[in-house]
This record gives sequence, C-alpha cells and structure tokens, in this order.
Amino acid sequence: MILSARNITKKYADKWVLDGVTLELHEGGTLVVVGRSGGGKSTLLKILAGLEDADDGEVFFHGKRVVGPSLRLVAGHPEIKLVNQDFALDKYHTVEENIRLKVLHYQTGDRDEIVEELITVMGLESLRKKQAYLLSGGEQQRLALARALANEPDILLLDEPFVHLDPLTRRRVELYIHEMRSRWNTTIILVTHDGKEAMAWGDHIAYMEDGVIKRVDSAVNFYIHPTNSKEAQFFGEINVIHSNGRERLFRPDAYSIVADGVEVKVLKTAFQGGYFSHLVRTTASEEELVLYASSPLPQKLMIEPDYAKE
Ligand SMILES: Nc1ncnc2c1ncn2[C@@H]1O[C@H](COP(=O)(O)OP(=O)(O)OP(=O)(O)O)[C@@H](O)[C@H]1O
Repeated sequence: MILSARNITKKYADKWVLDGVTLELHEGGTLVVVGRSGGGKSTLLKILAGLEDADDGEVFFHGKRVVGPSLRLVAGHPEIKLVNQDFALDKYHTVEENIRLKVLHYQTGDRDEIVEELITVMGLESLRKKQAYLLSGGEQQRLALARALANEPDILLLDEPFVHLDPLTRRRVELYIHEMRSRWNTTIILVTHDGKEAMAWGDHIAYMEDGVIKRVDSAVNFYIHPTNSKEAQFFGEINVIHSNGRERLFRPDAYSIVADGVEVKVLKTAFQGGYFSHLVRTTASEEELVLYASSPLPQKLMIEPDYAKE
C-alpha cells in the first residue's frame, strides 16, 4: 500500500466538506475521484498531500503518517506532488528556469534533455524565455504540470489538470502521463467533475457526493449499473422514466424499437457525427428522453427500454 487515508473529516464553518473519507491505493495504481463541484475533492487532495489539516482521520504514505501544515515547518511532502489551480510557480523566473529548478536531482548531462522533453510535451517552446507571471491560465497549468512531472514523484495528485488545455495539447499531455506512469510506476489520483474524463482515466473510480465516497467501482459498472439518476448522469446521458413512484433508468442507446411499447414523439433530431441524437417525449407521461440511433428516427415510434435500473 503506497497511500491510505482513514476516516478523513473536514469542516469549514458549519459545513462538512469531508465526512469520513477512507481510501487505499497500491503502488502504480490510478484512482479517479469524481463528483460535483464543491463536493470536497480539492480539499481531499490537499489533505492527502499534507497541505491542509484534516479535523480528524489519518493519512499514511508508505505506512508513515502524513501530517498537515500545522505540524510541519514546511507544508507538503517531497514525494507527493499536487497539481491544482494554485500552480505554485516561481513567478519571476522564466518558463525554462521554472522547469530547470525541478530537475536538479538528474545528472548534470541529463538535465537539458529532460527540460527539452517537458517543454516540447507541454507545447511551451515559444514561451521558454517568458516569466511565469506573464503566462495565461492554460500556459501556467502546462508549466505546473511540467514541474510536477520533472520531479518524478512517487504519487501524482492531479486536480482538474486539463481544464485549461486545448484538445490537442491535452491528448499529448495525457499520453505523456500514461507513459510516465508505466515508466516510473507512478501512482496517480486524479480528481474531476467530468465523469467521461474519469472513465477515460481509470478503471478504479470513486464517486463522491457531499463529502462522502458513495461508491468505488469500475467505469463499466458505473455506466451499466448506476445506483440512481444523480450518479448515473456523471457517466453519460441517462433517461429517467417515472412509474408508480419509482424511477427507471436507461441509457440513450439501450432500447429497441417495438410494435407495442412506450410511445414517443420525436421533438428534435441532431446529427452528432457518427450517430443521431433525438430529443423525444413520451405520450403517456410526457417525459423528455434522449435516444441515439444510427439514422434519423420516424416522428412517432414505440420503444422498449433496456433498463439499467428499475
Ligand atoms: N479554505 C476554505 N475556507 C472555507 N471554505 C472552503 C475552503 N476551501 C474550500 N471550502 C469550501 O469547501 C467546499 C468544498 O470545496 P472543494 O474545493 O474541496 O470542492 P471540489 O469538489 O474540489 O470543487 P471543485 O470541483 O469546484 O474544485 C466548498 O463549498 C468550498 O467553498
């Protein structure tokens, strides 16, 4: 076990931000924490990194207690790197200097190579002589990631690390982190409010709601067997049909067209590149649903949903 947290609680003013969070991570593992904005994910990462005090509970790194800033002269832990929206750059140093300061543990001859590798991966070539405080949000985020990766941390804690990146850079950076993970057996915890991103990143997903980890499961199970509509909507579009006071859930691609079933009327059809998305309304209960199909559906049809939860 590289990292474990037991019963972490944290309260700000009157609000419980974390309410008994327990988790365990093996070396080289990836855990994705997903949940609504304001749900306590960032606070959890800061506590795991020793940058914030918990009110209660304990964090262990390789079996040793990680303590918060109130018990340490220098907050944080050298082998746990957190990349969050604080960026923590040396703002009057240039981009290149910022990275160079983090590769001092490399042999002198190797330093140039790793600095260049990171500058290229992060697409910072044209900015290498610019001082950090002059960078845009996205540029600062790329530099913060470069610095964290330069450290070759045992654990990388990533707090919404790709939000400011354009799709191309994002793909390149994600690939680099995947490679790094295999090269150095880095353990990663990534937090995001985007379930799609969570599914793409790890098969070990912790779903968090109101400061509590409600469920840890695989991406496939979260998608196919949601617990309720609130959880289900994180992992893709979900349809809810109410009947007899219960909600029945099905994904937009999980239905068949039948001769006798739930009658729906198509309100809107949109081509999504590769498939058509239809906004439909049920005739009986007047509930709006989304149906995917490979070609446009007729104006009126009967469907039989393949319920993920009834
Ligand atoms: N230092 C602080 N003082 C008071 N309240 C705080 C502090 N830090 C966070 N909070 C509050 O705690 C709650 C959880 O915040 P946190 O940033 O951990 O959530 P999050 O799930 O990471 O959200 P997001 O996805 O928007 O970053 C929020 O309501 C936030 O306003």
